[in-house]
Amino acid sequence: MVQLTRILRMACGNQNAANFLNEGKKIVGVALNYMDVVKARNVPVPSEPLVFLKPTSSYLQEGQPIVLPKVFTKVAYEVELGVVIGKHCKNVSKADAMSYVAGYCLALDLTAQCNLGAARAAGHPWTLGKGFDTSTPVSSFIPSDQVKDPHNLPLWLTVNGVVKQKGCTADLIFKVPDIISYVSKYMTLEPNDLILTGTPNGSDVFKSGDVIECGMAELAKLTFQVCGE
Ligand SMILES: O=C([O-])CC(=O)C(=O)O
Ligand SMILES: [Mg+2]
Repeated sequence: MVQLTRILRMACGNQNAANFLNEGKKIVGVALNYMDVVKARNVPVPSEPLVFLKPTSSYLQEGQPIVLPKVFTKVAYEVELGVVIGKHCKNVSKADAMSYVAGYCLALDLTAQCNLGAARAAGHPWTLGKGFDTSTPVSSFIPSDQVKDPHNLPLWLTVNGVVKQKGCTADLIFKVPDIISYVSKYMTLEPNDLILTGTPNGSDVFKSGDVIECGMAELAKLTFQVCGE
C-alpha cells in the first residue's frame, strides 16, 4: 500500500505542485533573459543564465496588496513566466529537462532598483532588493498539460490601465530546458520550486496607490493594489 501510494505520488507530480505556494522550498530567478532588455540596458548578452534566489516568504496571492517597504525609494515591476518543478532534478540534460516541469504560473519579480543598483555597483548581493515580503506576486498553478508551448506565451503588464510591458516568451534567451539543466548542475531542484524566467523590456518603478494588472496568454490575469508600509 505504501509502495502504491509512492508510485501514485510520483505519477501525479502535477497535483502536488498545485500547492507550490506552501510547499516550495526556493524561488530561482534568472536575470537579463530577454534580448530587448539586454539592448535597452546596454549590457553584454549573458553567455550563461544569470541566476539568483528569492525566499518563498516573498510570495503574494491575488487579493492581498503589494506592500512597498519604507526603506526602498524605487521598486520596479517585472512580469514573468514562472515554471513550477514537479520532481527532484539534479544534473539533467536539456533534452530531459521538460519532464521535470509540473506546470507554470504568471509571476511578478518585484525589484527594489535602489537596492539592486547600489549593490551591483558595489559588488554586493541584492538579496533584500529582490526578496522583501510581497515581492513575488503569483497566479495559481497552471498544469503543464494546459500549456501547449511555454515558449510562445504573450506577457503584458499595465499600471493604472497604461500598458508598460508587452513581451513574449518566444524571445527568452535561455529557454526553460536551458535554465533547468543549467541550474540543476549546481543545486537540486525540488518539487514545488519556482523558476522565474526573466522579464521582457519595460520594467519601471511604481508607487503606493498604483494598481498593477498583468496577464499571460489566456492562462492567467492578475490585479494587485499597491500600498505603503
Ligand atoms: O531585476 C533585474 O535586473 C533582473 C531581472 O530580474 C530580470 O531581468 O528579470
Ligand atoms: Mg526578474
